[in-house]
Amino acid sequence: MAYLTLEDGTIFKGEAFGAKIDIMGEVVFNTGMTGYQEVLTDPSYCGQIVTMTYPLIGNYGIDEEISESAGPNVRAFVMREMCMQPSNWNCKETLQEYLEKYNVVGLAGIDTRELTRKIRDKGTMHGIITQVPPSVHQIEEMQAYEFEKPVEAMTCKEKYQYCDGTRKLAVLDFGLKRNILRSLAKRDCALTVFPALTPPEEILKGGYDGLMLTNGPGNPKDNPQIIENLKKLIGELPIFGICLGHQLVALAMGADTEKLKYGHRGANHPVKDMQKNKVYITSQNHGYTIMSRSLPGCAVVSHKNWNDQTIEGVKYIGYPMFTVQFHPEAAPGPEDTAYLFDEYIELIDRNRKI
Ligand SMILES: NC(=O)CC[C@H](N)C(=O)O
Repeated sequence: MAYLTLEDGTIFKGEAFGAKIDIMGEVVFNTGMTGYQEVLTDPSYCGQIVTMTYPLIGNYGIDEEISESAGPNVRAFVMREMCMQPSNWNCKETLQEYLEKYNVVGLAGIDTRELTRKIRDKGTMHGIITQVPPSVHQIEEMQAYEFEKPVEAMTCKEKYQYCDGTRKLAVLDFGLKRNILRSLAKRDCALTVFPALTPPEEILKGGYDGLMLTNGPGNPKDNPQIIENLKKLIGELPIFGICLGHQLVALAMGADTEKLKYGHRGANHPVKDMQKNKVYITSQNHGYTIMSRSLPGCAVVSHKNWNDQTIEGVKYIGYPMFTVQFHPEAAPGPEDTAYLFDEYIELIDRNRKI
């Protein structure tokens, strides 16, 4: 038995598996029906207690080869039912074995519908998972919980070469999902991945054809140095930003961001491409968004969330640069918007000819 206690005092009782330790984090929910392994290993979930709304998790097991990073990054994984006997030709181990191996807390047997409704009504809340009911001191600590510098925790420690190709790209790693690298590698790119705080001069002297800005965890405004660095890189080479990359570009361009009530996390979020006048189903994982009135005059909203009309993509007129809030690299989720990687390659090639 283990307990999930929310900031508002609600207590859920469930079955502990994986690491049997006490942990706290921000409680969020993900509506994907599959893709739990990609969710577990997405670095943008660093410091969060992730609840899956789909009722059965673990049914096709784990194969580390398809992970989005070196291991799980969630603080804890919460679900209705955890499958003990996965069935899949590719299954190398069970979800339980995987979480035990990486010392991550699992909690099953939770009424995830009730938990999700609570978060939807009250907004994202902090929570604590304890093996016995939490003490007053633990609850107070949880209320003040803050995961500091998550980008620094998730970025690579040193620069590395990922693959070879004819277009030379620099990737600024804010806590990247590997499918961003795979998506560019497939399109004939040589990728050099840089730590998040790399001085802009080092990137500029490398003679790259483009700069990819990745996803990453936490509040975008907690990265003042990166925002300053981006100001020196914007306009110098073609930029494509995804999720945190999209938010940081907006901040560097003078716009503002705010926290959404309960975020967008799942593999089934409708987004409208305003130019194509077409709605795509996208993969998403974000808690923050760009405030539309704060955008500079050169910014055009290229994509909108078709559930709540929030900004999902921006093009900057006069700059070789566009960014999206959702995940065109999918993993997990539909590949409807992979065309954005093709558009980025076209932008790079056009820029190379000039
Ligand atoms: N996946 C991401 O890059 C998320 C960006 C940011 N951490 C947010 O929650 O909004």
